[in-house]
Amino acid sequence: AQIPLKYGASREGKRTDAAMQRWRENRFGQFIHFGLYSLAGGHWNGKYVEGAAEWIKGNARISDEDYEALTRQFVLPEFDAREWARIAKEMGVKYSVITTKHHEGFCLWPSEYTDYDVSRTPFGRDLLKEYVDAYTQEGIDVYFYYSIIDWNHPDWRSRVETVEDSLAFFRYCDFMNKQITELMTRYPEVKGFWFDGTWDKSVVKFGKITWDIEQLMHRLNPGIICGSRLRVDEKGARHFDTNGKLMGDYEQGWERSLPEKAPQNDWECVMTIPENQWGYQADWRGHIKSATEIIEMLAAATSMNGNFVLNFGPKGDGSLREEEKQMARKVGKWMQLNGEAIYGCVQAPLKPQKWGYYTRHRDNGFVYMVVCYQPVSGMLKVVLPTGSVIENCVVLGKEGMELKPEKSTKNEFVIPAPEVKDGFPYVIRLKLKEGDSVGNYVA
Ligand SMILES: C[C@@H]1N[C@@H](c2cn(-c3ccccc3)nn2)[C@H](O)[C@@H]1O
Repeated sequence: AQIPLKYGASREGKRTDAAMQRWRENRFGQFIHFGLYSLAGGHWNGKYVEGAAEWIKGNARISDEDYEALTRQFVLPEFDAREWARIAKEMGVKYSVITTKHHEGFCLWPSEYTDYDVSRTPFGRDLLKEYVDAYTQEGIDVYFYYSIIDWNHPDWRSRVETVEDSLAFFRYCDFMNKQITELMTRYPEVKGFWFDGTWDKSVVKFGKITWDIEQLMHRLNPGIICGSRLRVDEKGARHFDTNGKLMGDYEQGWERSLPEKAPQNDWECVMTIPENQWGYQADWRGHIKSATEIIEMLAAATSMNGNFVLNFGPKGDGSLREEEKQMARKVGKWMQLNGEAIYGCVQAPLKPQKWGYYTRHRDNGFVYMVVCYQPVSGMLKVVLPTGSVIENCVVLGKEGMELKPEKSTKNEFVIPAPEVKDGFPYVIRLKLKEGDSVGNYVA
């Protein structure tokens, strides 16, 4: 039974406005984690530090003053936002999310409400403005990551137990509201916010502060897009309110993981190239995902109506690391040829098969087969709605080479698999005879 909530979901069901539709059609995004932690590069006193590099302050037990000294090393001789934007464009992303302020509390813009920001560094420039302008120029939408946790701010509290704690915590909330207002007014191009660090007891205890932030953002820009990770209701429920309703515009809980099957709501997965490094770690260890693995995840996400955001952690001198430039080149090459199976695509209501992922373009009527797992049999099985006919079947990038599907049983077809030479997935585009019920066929 539904209980009355004052600070639960402020809206129900999927958004149908143009701004959200654009978010959906973008499908492929980039995350940028950049801050003082980038200067440390996951090392301290010449030693490798275990754990996520953007958490090095805690992982290496660095004192406030030793950490703050990093501001004097924030020179960024190699920083060029236009180079970052060019590489993002080359990779084929349609949106980018940047850490305006991570848990460390250091701000990439000259904030009026703190001096723990770029203005206190030798670099001194408004990095955020240069990023927004460069990405906007490349036609890439910009989103702001903002951490509620703030290890630097004297009034941040991870828990509120005393009266003093609550006075401080509400001063901090006032600071946050001022910074969010500042971000939305100084950089009106921003399309949405990516909040993080909302798991602590202080936020869970005072869920209303997250309702207030949502209300503030909608007053300043009604089309603003914000995921579910911001929100806590008055009972402490996160992402989904106590009545099970999604709070926010999409499920924002898919961090370094993909759902098994398509969630009902809009959703987004954010992914690292190593196992768990967001900020720059000079020495990547463990499994480093290949471009092929990233493309598989992107196709999987699209096939389940979700967005996929790949993280880059620029180096402390402001340049991008070689591995990430390589990744952008390889993924971008694939997107050049196969992007029509991703951009503007949604789940195809067909029975999933073992060779990979189906996607369907929202209005060009094509069904795409993103083949990631090449069958030893050399045969790709396709099960279509009864009575369907495959009118045309080509490999993207080899449109001239038509494949001949063979009917196997009543509505099953087998398509001879083309040879895989380059170690990347390939895409088969199916044109089904007009009027087939693929549109609403339930697998
Ligand atoms: C998007 C990613 N979210 C941040 C994060 C994740 N976590 C975390 C905290 C507790 C359990 C699991 C993950 N803490 N910080 C990471 O630092 C990065 O910014």
